[in-house]
Amino acid sequence: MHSLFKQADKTFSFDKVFGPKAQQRAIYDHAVAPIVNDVLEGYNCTVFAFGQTGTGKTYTMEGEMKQKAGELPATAGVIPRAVRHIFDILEARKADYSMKVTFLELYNEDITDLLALEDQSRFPEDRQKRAISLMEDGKGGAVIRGLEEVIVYSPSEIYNLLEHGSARRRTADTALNKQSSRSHSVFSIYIHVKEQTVGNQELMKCGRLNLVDLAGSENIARSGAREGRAREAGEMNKSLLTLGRVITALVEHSVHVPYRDSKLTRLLRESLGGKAKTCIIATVSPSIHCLEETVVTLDYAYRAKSIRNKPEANQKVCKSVMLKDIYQEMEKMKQDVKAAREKNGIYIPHERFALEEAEKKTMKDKIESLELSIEDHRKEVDKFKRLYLAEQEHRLDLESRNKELKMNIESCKKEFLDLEEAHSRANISLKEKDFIISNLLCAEHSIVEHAKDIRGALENASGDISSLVDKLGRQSNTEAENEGLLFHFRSQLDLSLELLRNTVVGSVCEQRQFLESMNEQNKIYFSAKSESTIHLERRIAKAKDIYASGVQCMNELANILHQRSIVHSEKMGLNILSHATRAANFLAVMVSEAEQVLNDVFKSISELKELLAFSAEQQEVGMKRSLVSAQVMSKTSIDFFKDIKAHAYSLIKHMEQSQAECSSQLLKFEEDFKELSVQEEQAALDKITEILAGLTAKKSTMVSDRVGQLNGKHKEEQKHLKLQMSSLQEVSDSGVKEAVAYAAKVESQFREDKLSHSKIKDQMEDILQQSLKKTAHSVSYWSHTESSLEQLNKISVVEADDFIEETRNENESILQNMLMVCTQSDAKFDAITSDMLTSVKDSHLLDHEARMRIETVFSTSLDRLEILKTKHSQGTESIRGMATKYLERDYKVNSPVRRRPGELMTNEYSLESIEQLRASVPELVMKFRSENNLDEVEDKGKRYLDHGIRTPRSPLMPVNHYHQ
Ligand SMILES: Nc1ncnc2c1ncn2[C@@H]1O[C@H](COP(=O)(O)OP(=O)(O)OP(=O)(O)O)[C@@H](O)[C@H]1O
Repeated sequence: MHSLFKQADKTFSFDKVFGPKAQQRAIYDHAVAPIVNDVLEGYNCTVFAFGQTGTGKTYTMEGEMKQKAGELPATAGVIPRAVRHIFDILEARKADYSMKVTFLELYNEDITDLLALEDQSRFPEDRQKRAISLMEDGKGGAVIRGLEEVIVYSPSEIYNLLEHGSARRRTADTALNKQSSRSHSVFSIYIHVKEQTVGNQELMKCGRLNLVDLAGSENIARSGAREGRAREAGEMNKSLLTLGRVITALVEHSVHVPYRDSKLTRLLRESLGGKAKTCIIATVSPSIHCLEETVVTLDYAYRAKSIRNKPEANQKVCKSVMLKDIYQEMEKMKQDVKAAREKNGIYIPHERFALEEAEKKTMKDKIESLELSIEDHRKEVDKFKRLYLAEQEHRLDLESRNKELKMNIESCKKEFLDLEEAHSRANISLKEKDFIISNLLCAEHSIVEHAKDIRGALENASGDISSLVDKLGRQSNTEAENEGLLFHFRSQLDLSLELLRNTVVGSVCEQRQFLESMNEQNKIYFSAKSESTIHLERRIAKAKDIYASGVQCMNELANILHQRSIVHSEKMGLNILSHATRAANFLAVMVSEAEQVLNDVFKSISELKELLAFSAEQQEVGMKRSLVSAQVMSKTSIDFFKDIKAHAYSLIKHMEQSQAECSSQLLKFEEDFKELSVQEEQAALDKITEILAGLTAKKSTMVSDRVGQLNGKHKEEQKHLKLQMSSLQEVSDSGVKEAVAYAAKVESQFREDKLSHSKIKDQMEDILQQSLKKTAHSVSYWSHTESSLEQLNKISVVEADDFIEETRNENESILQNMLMVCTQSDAKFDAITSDMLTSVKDSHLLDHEARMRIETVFSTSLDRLEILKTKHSQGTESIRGMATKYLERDYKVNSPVRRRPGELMTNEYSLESIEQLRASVPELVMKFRSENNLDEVEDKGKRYLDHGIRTPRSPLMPVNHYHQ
C-alpha cells in the first residue's frame, strides 16, 4: 500500500490528456484524424485502446453509431468517425478507390470472425464459430486465413457491419461493467486508392487502419470474476501481460521481442515496433480504488510511448500486378471449390494438402521444440527473476537501512546542533547572569550607600530631636523662670501695693493724726468757728472716704491680679509640663523605633549581601559545571558523529560498489543470457536437439557458476555488511548511551542549579521585600513622626503664644486699670488737697495764729504729701518698670524652629530615588541583549520580562499608596 502511494506520486507525460468531460469529437480530431490521413497516403496505421475494465475503451472506440439525419451523434466513437472521415476525404478527392473491412475477435487465444455468416449447422458444435488460423506473412506481419473480407461502398454499410459484429462480441456482466467485453476486437479497414502517374501507369496506394479495442485489464478479485470468468480474466490478463512484455522489450531495445507469446501481440506486431503508425489511447478511472490499475496502465502507456516505429508506406503496386494476385487467389479458391464439389466435406488439392501438411508438421515440431525451449527459458528466467527479485529485495533492504542510517545521522546532527545551540544559550545566559549579578552588586552597593545616607539623616534627626528636647528643656526652664519672674513680679507687686497701702495708710494716719491734732487745736480755736470746722470735717471725711475707696479698689485689683497670675501660671506650668512629657515620651519611642528599623535595615542588607554573594558563587559554580559537561558532551558527540559519519560513508561506498558490481554482473549476465538465447534460437533452427542438449548443459553450468559466484559474493557482502552494521550499531549504542548519560547528567545539574538559583532568588526576593517593607515602614514612620512633631510643636507654640498673649493682654489691662485708678486717685488726691488748701486758706482768714499753725501743718502736710506723691509715683514707676521688664525683657518667648527635622529625608529620599534603587532584571536583560546584539537569540529573557510584568515589585506598594 505504501509503495502504491509512493507510485501515485509518479509523473507521466503524454501527448494529450483528456478529462472525464472530454467530447468524443475532441479525441478523434486530436488523436485519430491525422492517422486517417496517413492511411490514405498508403500507411498501415493502428489505433488501440487499452486500460482497466469499465474505463470506456469500447465507448471510445465504438460509441453510438446510429445516425440521425445522416449525421453521427455526439457520442459516436473513433471507428464511425474514422469511417465517415475516410469517405468524406475520398469523395472530396473524387478518388477511384476500393475498400474492404474485417472484424475479428480474439477470445481465449482463439480468433473468431465477427463478420462471417451465421453457421446454419444443426449441431451446436458445428455452429461454433469457425477458428481461423494466424500465419506469418514473411514480412514481419500476420495473415489471417479464412477471414471474411467485406467490400464496402458507403459508411452506413460499415456501420451495419460494425453493429452486427459488436453484437456478436462476447460480453458479460461484471462488478465493474455491466457489459464488459471479454475479448479483444480488431476492426480493420483496407483502402486501395488508384493513383494516376506520369507514364499513364496506374498505381495503387494500399493503406490499412486497424482499430483495436482490447479487453480490459482487471483485478480479478475486484471485478468479481469467478470460475469461468476468472479463467477468462486470467487469459485476458495473460495476453495483456505479453503485450506488456513486448512493450518492455521494445522500450529496452532487447534483441528478442516476445511477439509470438500471444496471438494479440502477433496480430499487433506490425503496429508495435514495426512499420505501422500507431496511436495508443489509455483509459483510466478517476476513482481512488482503481489507483493500482491506473498507475499500471499509465506506466504501460508511458513506456509504449517511447517505442519508436519505423513507418513505411506500402509499396505502390501496378494494377496489372494486383490483378495477377487477385487472379491467383481466385484460382486457388476455384480449386478449393472444385475439390469440395468432388468429395463430401472440405477438400483441397493434393499438392497443397501435402505442402500444408508438411508445413504443419514442421511447424508443429518447431512449435513443440520451441515450446520446450521456451519452457526451459521460462524456468531459467523465473529462477533468475527470483534471484533478481531477491537481490532487489536485498538492495531495497540495504537502501532502507541506508536511509535509516542517514536519517539517524540527520537526527544526530540535529541533536548536535540543538546541543550546540543550548550550549551557546547557556553561555549567553551565563553572561547574562554575570551581568545581572554585577548590576545587582551595584544596586546593593547603592542600597548600602543609601542606607548610610539614611543613617546619617537619622543621626541628624536624632540630633534634631535631642536639640528639640534641649529646647523643650530650655522652654520649661524659661517657663520656670517666667513663673519665678511672675512670682517675683507678683511679690513685688504685693510689696509695692503693701508699701503703697502702708504709705497711703501712714499718710492717712498722719493726716488723721494731723487732723486730730488740728481738731484738738481747732476745738480749742474753732469753738466759735464751728461752721468752718464742720465744713473742714466734712471735707476730710470726704477725702477719707475717697482714699478708703481708692485703697479698697487698689486692694481688689491687686487681689484679682494676684489670683489671675496664680491661675495662669498654674495653667501654663501644667501645659508646659504635659507638652514636655508628651514630647519626651514620643521622642523616646521614636528614637528606639528608628534604631530598631535601622538595625533591621542593616541586618537585611547584610543578609542580602551574603545571599547575593552565595548565589553568585553557586551560579558561577553551576554554570562552570554545566559548561564543562556541555563541552565534554559536545566533544564526545562530535567524535561519535564523526565515527558514525565515517562508518556510514564507508558503508555507503561499499554498498554502492557492491550494487554497481551486482548490477553490472546482472546486466552482463542478462546480456550473456540473451546472446545465448539468440544463438540458441539460431542454432535451434539447424540442430535443435544436439545444440539444445549442449546449450542446456552449458547454461546450467553457467547459471550454477554464476549463481555460486553471486551467492559467494553475496554472502561475503552480507558478512561484511553484518560486521559493518554490528560495529556501527556498537558505536551508535555506545554513543547513544554516552549521550543519554551526559544528557541526564547535564539535565540534573541544570535542574539542581535552577532549583538552587530559584530558591536563592526567592530568598533574595523575600529579604528584599522585607527590607523594602521595613524601609517603607520607617519612611512612613519618619514622615508620621515628623508631622506629629510638627503638629505638637505648632500646638505648643500656638498654645504658649496664646497664653502669653492672653496673659500679656490681661496684665496690660490690669496695669492700665491700676494706672487709671492711680491717676484717678492722684487727681482725687490733688482735688482733695486743693480743697483742703482752700479750706485752710479760708480758715486763715479766720485766724492769723491758727493760720500760722495751719500753715505750719500745711507745709508739713504738703511736705508729707509731696513725699507720698513721690513714693506713690515711685511705686507706680517701679510697677510699670517691672511690668515692662516682665513683658519686654524677662518674659521669655520660645524662638521659632529654624530647621525642621525630616526635611532632609523627604527631599533626599523621594519615591523616585527609592524606586531607582531597584535592580530590574528584565531591563537588565534587555540592556545586556541590546549591548551584545542578542535580539535574534531565542528570547529566553522573556521569562524574566514575563516574570517582571507578572509580579511587579510589591514591597514599595504600601509606600506608594501611603504617599498617593
Ligand atoms: N466518456 C464516457 N462518457 C459516458 N459514458 C461512458 C464514457 N466512458 C465509458 N462510459 C460508459 O461506461 C460503461 C463502460 O464503458 P465501456 O464498456 O466502454 O468500458 P470498457 O473499458 O470497454 O470495459 P471492458 O473492458 O469491461 O469492456 C459503458 O456503459 C459506457 O457507456
